[in-house]
Amino acid sequence: MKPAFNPEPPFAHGQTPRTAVLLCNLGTPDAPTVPAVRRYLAEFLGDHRVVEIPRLVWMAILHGIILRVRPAKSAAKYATIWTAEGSPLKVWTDKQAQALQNVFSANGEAVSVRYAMRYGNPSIASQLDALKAEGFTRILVVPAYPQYSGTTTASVFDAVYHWGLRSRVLPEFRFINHYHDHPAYIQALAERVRTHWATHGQPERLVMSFHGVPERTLHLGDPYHCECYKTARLLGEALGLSKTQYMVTFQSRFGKAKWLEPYTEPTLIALAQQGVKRVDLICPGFTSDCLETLEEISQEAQEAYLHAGGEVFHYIPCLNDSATWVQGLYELSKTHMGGWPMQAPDAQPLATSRREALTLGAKN
Ligand SMILES: C=CC1=C(C)c2cc3[nH]c(cc4nc(cc5[nH]c(cc1n2)c(C)c5CCC(=O)O)C(CCC(=O)O)=C4C)c(C)c3C=C
Ligand SMILES: [Fe+2]
Ligand SMILES: [Fe+2]
Repeated sequence: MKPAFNPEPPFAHGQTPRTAVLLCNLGTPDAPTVPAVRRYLAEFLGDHRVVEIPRLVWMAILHGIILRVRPAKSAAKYATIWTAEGSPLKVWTDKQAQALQNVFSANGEAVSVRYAMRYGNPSIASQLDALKAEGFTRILVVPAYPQYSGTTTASVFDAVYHWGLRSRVLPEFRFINHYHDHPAYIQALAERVRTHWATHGQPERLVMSFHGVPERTLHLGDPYHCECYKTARLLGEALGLSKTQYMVTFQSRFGKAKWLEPYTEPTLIALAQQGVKRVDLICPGFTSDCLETLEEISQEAQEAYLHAGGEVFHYIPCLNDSATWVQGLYELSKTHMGGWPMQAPDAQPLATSRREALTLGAKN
């Protein structure tokens, strides 16, 4: 029996290549409410890349305990940072994508930029469906994480591969693994700090706080820890700092296991107790401000430092949509698109029937 002709849109044969960049961030709840946060956490914490303990045990703990308790606590935190436009993580990611789009357009390059979230909305699958329906045949996946971690970067890739499982005609994908030492990223960070210091002067200590991961992942070969230290060293060098003027810490510990140390908040308290009166803190691993920077650092950690005797604490915002960072994203994308044509594609109809497909195919 002949298979039915049921082409997926678009029918790729003879199709003019069209290129897109998909900027993928972690994701955030749709609203700062308990049900929305529960939905988000269920998807996020249900990912085996994020919590690597045996499935059945973890599912029992997650659904039996964590999703009953944590959503209310987290929703209250989200409420303190929520803006009129929505969750900061999503607002900044959206702005980054729009700004990057503007750079491609200003250069006359026919590249479309979209963003997607690994957990929550818009999902990676929904954005890939849309790109495919619009005829995009080349997609560069850019995770919002400069440092590679199995818990984040690999999970974004998983979502793309998973989407591919249900498609016959796949676009040509490229993936950026990491850019923790890319000069444009380091320069954008350095500029962020210098701009802050131009107004406020220099602190006694610059703390570079990265999101933590379980220490076990380091022993299992995850390069995240090393990449954080390399970013910190390069940023310190770019700023002309000696090794005593900055330090690396890890924040956002989850659960009881040992995570990467030193932990951010206890370090800030120790610094205050040692008589360090002014600390500036930057979170180089987060490209967009979010709950972890705006609430955990700018509110909670600051309060802990001041309470322990510190006098001045400045949180230096993330790269967000700073012009230097958007230019950096452009350079990074271009490098990874090497060989892909950048000219505007000819308008070419997509086949919607077998007859049309054969006609188009014959022309090419
Ligand atoms: C449970 C384990 C977690 C791992 C491992 C983890 C790694 C990790 N996360 C980020 C970036 C972000 N995490 C954010 C929030 C967040 N992270 C965890 C847990 C783990 N993260 C939780 C449960 C939450 C949700 C908030 C809460 O309930 O505490 C965010 C902010 C999201 C937002 O909506 O603003 C980011 C960004 C990285 C980079 C990383 C590993 C390197
Ligand atoms: Fe996290
Ligand atoms: Fe947190």
